[in-house]
Amino acid sequence: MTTPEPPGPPSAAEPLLDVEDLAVRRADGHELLRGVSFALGPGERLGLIGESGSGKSLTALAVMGLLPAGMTAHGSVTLGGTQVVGAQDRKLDRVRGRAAGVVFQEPLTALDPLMRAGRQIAGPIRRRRGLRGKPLRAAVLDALSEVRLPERVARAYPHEISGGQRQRVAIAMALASEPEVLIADEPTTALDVTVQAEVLALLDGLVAGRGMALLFISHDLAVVAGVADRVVVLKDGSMVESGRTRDIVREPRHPYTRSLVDSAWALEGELDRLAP
Ligand SMILES: Nc1ncnc2c1ncn2[C@@H]1O[C@H](COP(=O)(O)OP(=O)(O)OP(=O)(O)O)[C@@H](O)[C@H]1O
Repeated sequence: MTTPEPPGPPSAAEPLLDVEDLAVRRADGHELLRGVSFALGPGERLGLIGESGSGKSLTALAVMGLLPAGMTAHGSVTLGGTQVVGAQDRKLDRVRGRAAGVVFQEPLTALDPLMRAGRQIAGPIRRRRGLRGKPLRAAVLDALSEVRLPERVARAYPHEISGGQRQRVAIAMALASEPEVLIADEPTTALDVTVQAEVLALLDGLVAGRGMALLFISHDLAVVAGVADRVVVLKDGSMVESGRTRDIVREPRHPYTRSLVDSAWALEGELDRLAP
């Protein structure tokens, strides 16, 4: 197996997120993730790709200090200047949201089923910008319009709106804290195929418009290639390859990456064949 070079930021600017030799262990000592290193500078877009169980979600959770109980992170994760590995929750509360926001695969993970969407978006806006009353209500409506949702969604409970609308609400919540880094963990995988492209385009536009850095996690190379400039390929909890998306798609070095590229091309060919 080749030892991949961690893709560093091209500029000398301090990275917003710096992951060095990250490992995640279960309580029994079993290592689920090892040797993961990458850095993300302002406005950069990095894709994390690998099949189910390769450790993508654990990487995202370790970055946010949100690993399930019993799991521990090792190595170093610096997010917004704070060392996340080993930090107390109280300290991380100040970093989460502001330094990095997360959009998960399943929007219901982020949403409270018993609270109207508007109130859920209002929470982080109030905390971040100190707004109250009328200005807060206006900011919530702005946030809804930014994710292309009608005003009436503010009064809806999560179960009263569609999966795509719920994910838009979750995106609005993540953006409400004005994070420098957005972590999107399979943000469109759970959605109806007809809305996947719409939500992806929305996310892409919002990240570009706000100049945010993006850590985009997906099992789908074609999707990652559309949004990320660099990729890290994970397999069985290890990094097998990393580099510029263009280079990796054109000339994959690791056999596993090659198989991902081949199957993406095969699907493309299949679609071409079926096209009228
Ligand atoms: N809460 C947990 N308890 C025990 N093992 C876990 C837990 N969460 C994940 N794992 C294990 O850690 C490994 C990496 O899982 P992870 O969820 O990060 O993979 P993934 O690449 O995100 O996959 P998927 O695309 O299916 O979400 C897998 O072997 C998984 O079984």
